[in-house]
Amino acid sequence: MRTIAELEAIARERLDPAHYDYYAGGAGEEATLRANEREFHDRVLVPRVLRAVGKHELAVEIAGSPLSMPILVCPTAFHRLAHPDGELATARATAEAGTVFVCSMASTTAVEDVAKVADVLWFQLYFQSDRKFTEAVLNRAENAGARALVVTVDSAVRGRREREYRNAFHDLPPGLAAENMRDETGRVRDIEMPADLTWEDLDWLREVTNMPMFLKGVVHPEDARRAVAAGIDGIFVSNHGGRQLDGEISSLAALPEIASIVDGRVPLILDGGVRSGADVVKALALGADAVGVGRPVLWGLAAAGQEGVAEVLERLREETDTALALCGARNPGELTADLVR
Ligand SMILES: Cc1cc2nc3c(=O)[nH]c(=O)nc-3n(C[C@H](O)[C@H](O)[C@H](O)COP(=O)(O)O)c2cc1C
Ligand SMILES: O=C(O)C(=O)c1ccccc1
Repeated sequence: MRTIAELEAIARERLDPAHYDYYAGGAGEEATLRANEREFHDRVLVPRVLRAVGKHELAVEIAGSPLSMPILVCPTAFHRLAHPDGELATARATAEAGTVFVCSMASTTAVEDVAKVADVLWFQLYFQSDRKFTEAVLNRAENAGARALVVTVDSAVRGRREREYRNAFHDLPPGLAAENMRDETGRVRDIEMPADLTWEDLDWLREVTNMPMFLKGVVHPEDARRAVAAGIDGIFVSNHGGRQLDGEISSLAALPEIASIVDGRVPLILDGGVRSGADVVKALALGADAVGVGRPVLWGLAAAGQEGVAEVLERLREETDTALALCGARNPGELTADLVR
């Protein structure tokens, strides 16, 4: 089984350089992008021994969705840039791994088609100022079988991605489109960043959908507190993979305070910089209920389609299984903050 770094190297060779940069890049000088991974390396595990971990297990349940391991696939845009099978390949591999696929609003495959091959499907939303359109997209996702809604709240405006400017990457190649953005006439709308989104709009969203609702992109503890008070069902502690606000706190550094303020009332998902099973265990020990992975999945997809995504997810599963047991835990719930320095 190839390492994630090996798959990234293959992906880099195969991808159009502008598309590689789109996937790999972050905002500004990419300080936050780097900090996400560095934060994991700067923390070390201090394992416990003699704990009879022979029968340990990885499965968790988040907002009613079963995950075979505490790892899910984050929403990322435009999978057909990576591989002709695009989101279908990713969703199939994720279903095979028994975990959640979060379909991006900006997927290059319609959510209805993704749902046909997915197992546990969640849907990510960029709130659009045209509420009728927003409601129609949510209905499409829910009717297709999506089991949770993930509202991205860290993108009031688009981050400044210098690599995209340098490469003049503005459009999808001919034949590819953001298929969830088609309106009733079949025209594909541009995706608006939700600059004017407020807590009141979230109340409206909760009225028009029955799906449990997550906020994605919370790093301030007061926002986490407010989300719980507002009845939100879960939080992605995330800085959008360093693609939005450069200079922002790394997601792992933001996690402990949020975990302390939320105090188990809603599930926390950490994403940004997770590259190994030890990373997964560190995030869980510091308060996450599960982690999300973005770029590693894109590298697997670009390198080898469905098989490549399967390799990434199986590697993370095996590494997490090993790290959990070597920390003396029998399940994710037994990982505690004292295991990390
Ligand atoms: C190429 C790319 C596209 C992304 N597209 C979306 C998106 O459409 N919606 C969203 O909420 N987050 C999007 N994200 C952010 C991811 O969901 C996630 O927060 C991030 O990738 C996690 O960091 P990692 O790549 O270090 O694992 C995207 C990230 C990447 C790398
Ligand atoms: O590139 C991204 O990170 C992203 O979130 C996005 C947003 C809108 C359209 C495509 C991608």
